[in-house]
Amino acid sequence: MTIAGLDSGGGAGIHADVKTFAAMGVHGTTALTCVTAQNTYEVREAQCLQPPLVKAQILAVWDDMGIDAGKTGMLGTREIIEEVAATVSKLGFPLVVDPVMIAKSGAPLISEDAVDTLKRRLLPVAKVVTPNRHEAEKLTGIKITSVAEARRAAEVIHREFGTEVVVVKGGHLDAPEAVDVVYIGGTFHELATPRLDSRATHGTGCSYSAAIAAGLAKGLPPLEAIKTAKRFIYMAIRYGVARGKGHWPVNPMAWLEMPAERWRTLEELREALEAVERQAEVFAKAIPEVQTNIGYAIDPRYATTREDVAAVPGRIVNYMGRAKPSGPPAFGASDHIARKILAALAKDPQARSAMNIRLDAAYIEKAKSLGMTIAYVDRRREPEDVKKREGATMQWIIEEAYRQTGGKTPDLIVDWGDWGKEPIITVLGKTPREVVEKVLRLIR
Ligand SMILES: Cc1ncc(COP(=O)(O)O)c(N)n1
Repeated sequence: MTIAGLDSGGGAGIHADVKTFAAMGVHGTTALTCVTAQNTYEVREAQCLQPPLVKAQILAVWDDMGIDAGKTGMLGTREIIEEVAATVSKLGFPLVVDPVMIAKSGAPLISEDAVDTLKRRLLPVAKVVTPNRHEAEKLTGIKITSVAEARRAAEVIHREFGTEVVVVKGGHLDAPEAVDVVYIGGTFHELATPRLDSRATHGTGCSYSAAIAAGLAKGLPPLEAIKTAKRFIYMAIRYGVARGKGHWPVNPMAWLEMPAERWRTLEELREALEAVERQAEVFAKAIPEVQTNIGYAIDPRYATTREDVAAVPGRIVNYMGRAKPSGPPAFGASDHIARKILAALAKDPQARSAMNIRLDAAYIEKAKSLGMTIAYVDRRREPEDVKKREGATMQWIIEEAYRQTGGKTPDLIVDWGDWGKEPIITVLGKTPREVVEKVLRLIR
């Protein structure tokens, strides 16, 4: 059960919690505390329910189906906190407290006088508490700028307020990794993920604490529930919902969707490579000195880095007159193709696949006769500052091509090369199957 507020923007609060419960495979129930008129950049209004109504929601669920675990989010008022603390301590289910105090957009979500009630009444009945850096500072008075200070704060929260497990989250610390400090049974654990430079952070704390509660509901030991929740929230931020003018919502469904999406992407690319191997002698003719690769990006709503583009590690080589992929496709396997596809996706979300082949005048003539759209890029016109920037050339080539076509995805980009840069044709398409078919039509 989530005991939390409603965010009309659907990014945080009970929306985030119920989505998280669903994604984690547990049945979610809710006790609403407050309604906020909110979006990704501001809280316009907030109104909280009377404490007896909050209690009644908890009991209605308890009496019927029981509550395996709970979490709290926005509690709004001192009176609601007191009611929730009393009810939870009577019922005795494991509770995760996300001590939300202010929204990402800066609005207070709890009255000033309520922080003390949260410390004295709610934290003692909580099994897990998940403060971020600012909340941990507010709870302890300790200034947190390092993992060592986060540890100290975690221990102080346990000692002073009696919460069994304390997770001081590292997302707000300035470090290359987001390190969460977990204090449990007198020992510390550090859970790290790479820091994400993401705009999709609205609802992070809500989803994280809901994921821990889901793990507890399934009977996982707290540390295991927290470890899973950490991976869960990493995915939810990484593949966030690109909506709104402010902090975009996290995407709890990523946990379910991404493994399937990535698998589908690899599978489609694998099938296209099989088509290449069936015509291995024909394709061999189109392999340039730098060899060939073909890439395919995951759903463009989620594709942001080269890790989101699958390609052939070691490329497709000409082996005794036959085109041969060096191995099965993998994510992050190509720099060049990935950069080109990501740049193309920024112009056209349909342009998810690309393949590079040898530049042959005959291919260009064939493409013209087939009525394909062709863009011609002259690398000698590449600006000096682009040349200097690591990896910027691929993006420049793509942007130059789209400039010529007026935003339409070209079937072919002809890159005339430069001193020491082999001329190359890049074939673009929606899927690797389509790209492979286009290439076949050019060379056969
Ligand atoms: C109803 C409600 N609950 C919680 C949050 C905190 O989420 P965030 O810190 O991401 O804004 C919020 N903004 N609104």
